[in-house]
Amino acid sequence: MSDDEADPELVELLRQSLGLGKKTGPPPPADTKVLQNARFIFDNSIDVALDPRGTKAAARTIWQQMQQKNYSAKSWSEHDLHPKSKDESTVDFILTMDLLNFSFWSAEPDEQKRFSIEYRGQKWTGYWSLVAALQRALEEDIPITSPDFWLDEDALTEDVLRHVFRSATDEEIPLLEERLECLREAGRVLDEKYDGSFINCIYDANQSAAALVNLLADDFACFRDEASFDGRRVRFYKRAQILVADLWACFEGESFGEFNDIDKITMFADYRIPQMLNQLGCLLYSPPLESLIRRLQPIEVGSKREVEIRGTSIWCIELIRQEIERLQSESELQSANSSPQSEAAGEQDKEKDEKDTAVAVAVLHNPGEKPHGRKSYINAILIDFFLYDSMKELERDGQEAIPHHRTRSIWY
Ligand SMILES: Nc1nc2c(c(CN[C@H]3C=C[C@H](O)[C@@H]3O)cn2[C@@H]2O[C@H](COP(=O)(O)O)[C@@H](O)[C@H]2O)c(=O)[nH]1
Repeated sequence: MSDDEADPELVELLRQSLGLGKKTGPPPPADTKVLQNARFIFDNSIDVALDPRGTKAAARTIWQQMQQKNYSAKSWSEHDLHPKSKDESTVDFILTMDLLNFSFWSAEPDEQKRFSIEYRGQKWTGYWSLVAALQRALEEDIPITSPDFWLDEDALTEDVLRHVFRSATDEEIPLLEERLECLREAGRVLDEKYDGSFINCIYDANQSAAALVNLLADDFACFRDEASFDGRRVRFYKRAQILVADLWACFEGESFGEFNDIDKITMFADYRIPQMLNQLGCLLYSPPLESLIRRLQPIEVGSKREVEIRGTSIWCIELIRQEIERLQSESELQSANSSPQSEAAGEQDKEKDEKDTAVAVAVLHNPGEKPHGRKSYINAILIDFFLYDSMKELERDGQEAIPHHRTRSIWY
């Protein structure tokens, strides 16, 4: 090396110290790690397994029924109790709802004595009791969706919250104190970091669903839904994910519900979907675990069996989603090839078929893209919502084949 040439190692050290040559540009896409953790749990589960044939068959049934019902993000707003206005008040409502969206099940054997909310002349239970209680409070001019109210210990006392959730029976809503603490904590974090408004969290996530989930889990302890499994930390983030999903569905992918990576949201690991997946013949419990569930025995939060139920359910919905993706592409390819034009395929028609095929293949490889002109756009969120609503119909008609598992926790 001649004298006037600089030593390359020295140059590299200098460049690194000056931060030169570092790849700038957009940050790497956010990821919640929930799906890969679910795969890890599924691969290492002992008491919970999946039946491949049952899962494949269920995927076809679910796909057909979702098409028949024209199931889409619009279905969210068609529920009587869900808020209808597409504005900030609905964003606040959804945040409040998903801060408290957990553990409604009652251990009371007599159905008539179980906690329920009377609203609009009906008795609501489960998730709908939460939505009814919030709607009723707003109609009574209690600002239950306002973070300032959550912070004000003189205005929002435990007794005021007890009044908001007053039951039509003698049984109180489960975990009332924990619900109050969720609101208090959210009020504090929003006040300290987001100028008192959840809208600023949505802006900070910059239209990334995964980034918003991670922001919620990082900044709000009551959304940090994680567990330890086989020596590893695993994430579920159920209420953080369903909050993003509720925004996306309510606003139909626009405005406060616009996310460019919504397909990174997984199924929400609650206590209803595992029950439905078992009823559909997808999710299998070991005999000891099934016996615990059928005898309504408590399954401890964070226990190996509880984590296996939650993780395997998430993975099962992913397999169902992949199978539905395959069925959709197959059906699009068939219709593209058997369309009337294809019989009299002239040059221009051949181009159209090639374009249709290209679209179908492209969607297959880019499921995250919003497929142009696809008849029914399906992702894990819509499959999950559909299964939850289907399970509630079965429960209403007394057709539950197995009880849901009993875990008392603020996570779901
Ligand atoms: N995975 C999943 N879990 C869901 C829901 C919903 C309601 N979502 C609405 C929004 C769109 C849909 O169309 C639904 O109409 C509540 N839950 C959870 O279930 C439990 C309540 O059960 P039960 O006590 O029986 O009501 C509790 O952990 C609650 O957090 C869902 O969709 N998916």
